[in-house]
Amino acid sequence: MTTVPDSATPTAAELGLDAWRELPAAQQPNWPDRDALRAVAESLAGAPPLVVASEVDQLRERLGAVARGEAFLLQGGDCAETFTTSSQADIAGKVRVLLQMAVVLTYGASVPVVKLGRIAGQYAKPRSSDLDASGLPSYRGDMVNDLHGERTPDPQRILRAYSTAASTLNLLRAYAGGGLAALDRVHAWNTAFARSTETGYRYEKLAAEIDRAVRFMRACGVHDAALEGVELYAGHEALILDYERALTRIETDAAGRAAAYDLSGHFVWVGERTRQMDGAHLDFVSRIANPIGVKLGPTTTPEFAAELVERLDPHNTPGRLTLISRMSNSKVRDLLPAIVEKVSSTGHLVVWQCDPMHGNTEETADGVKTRHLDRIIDEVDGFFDVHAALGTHPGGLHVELTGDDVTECIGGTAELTAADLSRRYETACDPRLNIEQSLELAFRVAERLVADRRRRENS
Ligand SMILES: O=C[C@H](O)[C@H](O)COP(=O)(O)O
Ligand SMILES: C=C(OP(=O)(O)O)C(=O)O
Repeated sequence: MTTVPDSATPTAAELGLDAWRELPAAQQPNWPDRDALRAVAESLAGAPPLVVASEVDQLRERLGAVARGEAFLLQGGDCAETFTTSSQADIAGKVRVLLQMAVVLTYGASVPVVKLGRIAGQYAKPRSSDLDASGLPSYRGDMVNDLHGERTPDPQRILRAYSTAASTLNLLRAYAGGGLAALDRVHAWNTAFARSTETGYRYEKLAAEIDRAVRFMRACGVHDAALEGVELYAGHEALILDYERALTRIETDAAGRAAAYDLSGHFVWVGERTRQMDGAHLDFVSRIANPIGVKLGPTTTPEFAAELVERLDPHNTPGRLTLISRMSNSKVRDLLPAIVEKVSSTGHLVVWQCDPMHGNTEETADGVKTRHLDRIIDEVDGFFDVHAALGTHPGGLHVELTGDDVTECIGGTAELTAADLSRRYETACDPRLNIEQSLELAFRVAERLVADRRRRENS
């Protein structure tokens, strides 16, 4: 139970919640008006948090099961959420595709799935360059500047990010708790577009089996809450530290321990471009009680990963830390084994999650960013190969996707090519999987989970 802090509760200063301010912070916007930024942060600090500490603790427990190999983590959503694409239809579309993928994994591989959106906070983006191709300051996410307009960072946008996150979470909770997420709606999650595709048809067959099973259970008098709704959590990259800090609260957990919680979301992660050991981002997340993630790209050394684990998970709490590898399909089999071995030798139990998107971005001859589904699937396969060889648990998947029929990634059963990209290329930053590609990936992962389990049982 979360209680209001009493006089024995440590202060923010004692918890070092502002220590990051003295450290180098990569990828922070160059806010022209620091007073306006301070005023925004103060107003957020007095506003209600977006989630509550008990939910955060519950997610940490669920991720503990993933770390122990008892469950699988599915994380997905937009590359960059925008204010204009946060409508009811957009949110419902993302929730539906996540639920579809989760059902494919749960039913196909008989594994409990922890469902986590890249949602209700994914409004800030790290960029490779300060300027874009046209020489303008780069778009850094709707929390910072405007993709189609003013590129000067405006702190008022942080307030709009907060209110968009609040309305997104409101709908998410409503969908998760009833109606849309009930298991007898499995057919309804499949849109008309998806139904017309080869993978959507495969999903329909699976949905029909689930439907029969659910009707059978109901006829037997089973009325379990798990049939009526789902637990759906929200996460985003903790990039703009002024936002994250302003939504951090000191709370007391069920055991009576006081701790700082970043209540902008249930789960936050530190990205590949901001994971400097002596930098502001790792310092900040080291001081909050949320389950946290860190992206690990191909420059990660095993020593760095081991140091990270000791620093971010000092009490060896399964579920506290998720290591998200994003190596590229060509490097994952070479680079990941030494990292997994070194981390395992520390005795800490982390969640190993594969982000097969960010190492596999390529440009077409016309300079359009895309990703090929074959490379995405191959990185996931490589991730499973590494964990199968080492006897560790391939804990999860982290993908950029949308509930729409976009044409941003190429490949898949629809055999999208570079020529198809202009048809419906809508992302504000990186290319996302469309519904059919997302489902195809889920079926592949379910098959792989089953195959690996059989191999283990027979060995
Ligand atoms: O989503 C991740 C990053 O923000 C993105 O890959 C950076 O893209 P850029 O290289 O175009 O800046
Ligand atoms: C920027 C991202 O990824 P990475 O830090 O791995 O590049 C992201 O996930 O949005």
